[in-house]
Amino acid sequence: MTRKESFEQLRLDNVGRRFGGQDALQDLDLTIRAGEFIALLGPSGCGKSTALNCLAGLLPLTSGSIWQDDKRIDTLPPERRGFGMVFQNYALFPHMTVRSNVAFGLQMRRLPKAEIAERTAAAIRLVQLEEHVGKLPGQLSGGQQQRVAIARAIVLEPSLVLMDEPLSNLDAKLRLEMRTEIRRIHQSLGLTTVYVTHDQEEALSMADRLVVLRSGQVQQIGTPEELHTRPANWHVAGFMGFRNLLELDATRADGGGVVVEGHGLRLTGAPASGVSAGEPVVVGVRPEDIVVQPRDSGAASARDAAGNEVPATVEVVEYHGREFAVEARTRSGLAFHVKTPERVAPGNEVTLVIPAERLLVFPRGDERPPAPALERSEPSLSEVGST
Ligand SMILES: Nc1ncnc2c1ncn2[C@@H]1O[C@H](COP(=O)(O)OP(=O)(O)OP(=O)(O)O)[C@@H](O)[C@H]1O
Repeated sequence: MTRKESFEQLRLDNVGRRFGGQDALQDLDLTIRAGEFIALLGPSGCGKSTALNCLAGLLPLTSGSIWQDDKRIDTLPPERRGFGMVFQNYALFPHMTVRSNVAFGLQMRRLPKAEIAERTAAAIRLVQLEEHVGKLPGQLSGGQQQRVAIARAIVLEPSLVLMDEPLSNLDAKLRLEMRTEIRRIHQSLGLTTVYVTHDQEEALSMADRLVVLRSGQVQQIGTPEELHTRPANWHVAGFMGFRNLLELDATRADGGGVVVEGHGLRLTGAPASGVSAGEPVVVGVRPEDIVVQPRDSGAASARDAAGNEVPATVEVVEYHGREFAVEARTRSGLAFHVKTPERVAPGNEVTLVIPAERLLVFPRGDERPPAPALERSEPSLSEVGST
């Protein structure tokens, strides 16, 4: 099986979609090169499926255009775009065998019987379902059903494969397996794939480039490495594993770095664009970038001189195999999430060391990150009384 070499690039030009007065997707500019694996990533309701459905032709655009090389395609109905689609609910025909489900699209095209048989067998081989060709979907596991859905899409040799959260109905282990599987099929057939997910790990591990959306607007487009190391704003950082997002004030900002203060802390961060002294900022730190040191252990001399030291008390410790997920709280009440190989216990007094170059500072903007945990999260009396 080979992919039909039917375009060099697909261009979304200022694509937008409104529902009533609400923008579900705004000004999406994206050029997809043949052979690329693109992930559309973002929280629920950010416009991922809307973007995919616009591309598929299931939703008309309210602004912009879509181009396949020099041909405008957003005016074409879905069936004339030649794209394959795989959705989370598979939508297999329950009364038809695996083989018939996969062959269905080819039969609709009235291809010669021998060609249908050959292409169907090749697609089933590719998704490794040869042993199950005679079974009905109800006799298959979730992962096997998802493979049938993939085979059914790729048997038509689509120029572009669109996938909308295809793994969300599967259990964690199967999801991991299918990630590898989808990436393998993408590579071996030289497919061009657009893949919608809200799972950053899935997106980072599968895609060549990611498009991060929020409230219908593109936040950043880049390779997994670019997004991981240089998130464009704190919303993207939050999605890329910067679980500690603290609202502080910048008191110094220049080429040498940024100093931020608040909640009894004074921290130094990497130089940041768009940040000025005197402005509210959001500071992002990954749990795995924080080093935990027992207080007064004598380890101070070994400390990184550029490290920010934050005294805190360990509150929660979860064992995660090789490391511990720790929640530690400062005297001013800020909670830090930390991942560490250090064995600590609730009640331990520790120093959290945050390397300055791992502390990213972003302009706060109009919105605020989720409030820092200043109090323990027990309900107040008034909340208890009102339930
Ligand atoms: N048919 C519709 N009519 C009205 N509003 C819609 C319609 N479809 C989507 N929306 C709205 O558009 C916005 C984007 O929805 P969309 O389904 O694209 O989000 P999503 O990122 O795919 O979310 P999820 O991950 O939950 O599927 C949401 O606010 C949603 O409520």
